[in-house]
Amino acid sequence: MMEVVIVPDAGAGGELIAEAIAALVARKPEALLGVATGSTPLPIYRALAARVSAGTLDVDRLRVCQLDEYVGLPAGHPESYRSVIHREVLEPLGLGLDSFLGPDGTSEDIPAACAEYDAALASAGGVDLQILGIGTDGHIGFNEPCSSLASRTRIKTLTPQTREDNARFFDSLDEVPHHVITQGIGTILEARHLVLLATGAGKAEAVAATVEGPLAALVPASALQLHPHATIVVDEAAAAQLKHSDYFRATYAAKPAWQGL
Ligand SMILES: N[C@@H]1[C@@H](O)[C@H](O)[C@@H](COP(=O)(O)O)O[C@@H]1O
Repeated sequence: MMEVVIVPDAGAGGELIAEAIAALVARKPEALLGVATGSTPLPIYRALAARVSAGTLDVDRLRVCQLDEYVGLPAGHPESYRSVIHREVLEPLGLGLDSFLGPDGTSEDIPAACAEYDAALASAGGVDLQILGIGTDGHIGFNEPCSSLASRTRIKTLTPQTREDNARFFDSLDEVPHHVITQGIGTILEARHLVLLATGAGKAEAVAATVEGPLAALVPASALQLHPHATIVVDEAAAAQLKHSDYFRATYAAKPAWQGL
């Protein structure tokens, strides 16, 4: 089922998801962890890094893979998602590029790079746990509204809203690429466990549409309704428009601890 967990704040969400990743690594040290970029998942990466520094988590065999990427940024651009993941995830966890899988956004042949990435994920054994954020318009990865719910990794064009949302990472709006490579919704749904973190009032509408709205390509994150093991972790502000929040709180409060997320 789609489980909704309401946490007091972003830090608590980060700790909870880090705990689930630690439990995964304990039972499968060579797990493949799918990571998302953006501001929201940073508390997860900080919580993981703190465990590694404290010596309570060993991620030496963990593998990390990328959800999406800009097309056309020069190799090594600090805002390419490959660079961001290197900076925010791999380095703090003490992992090298040999632990990393991602599509090549600088390729001359983008369709081939997309197909190669889908094949690489499959031959790596598939994603064990995929961290997701959500766009204000309900996108996951860079699957913008009206993306096919069966889509594979492919090139997409960003909406003006997403380019504006992401302009804060660039010197100006003009520098935000128009095109991206993203795991398709069908690709994302193949991960064994999907964990979406959403924080802040700006995500409340998208979260309500994802959890309580109809399954619809217009709200790509609503595809999580199709997944047998999807967890939505939200802070109070992002949960504000959920009609069934009392039920979600009661269900989680009564959950046996051994089940984890
Ligand atoms: N491609 C990323 C998404 O993977 C991310 O979920 C979204 C939300 O970002 P933030 O968490 O910064 O709000 O931004 C980008 O569009």
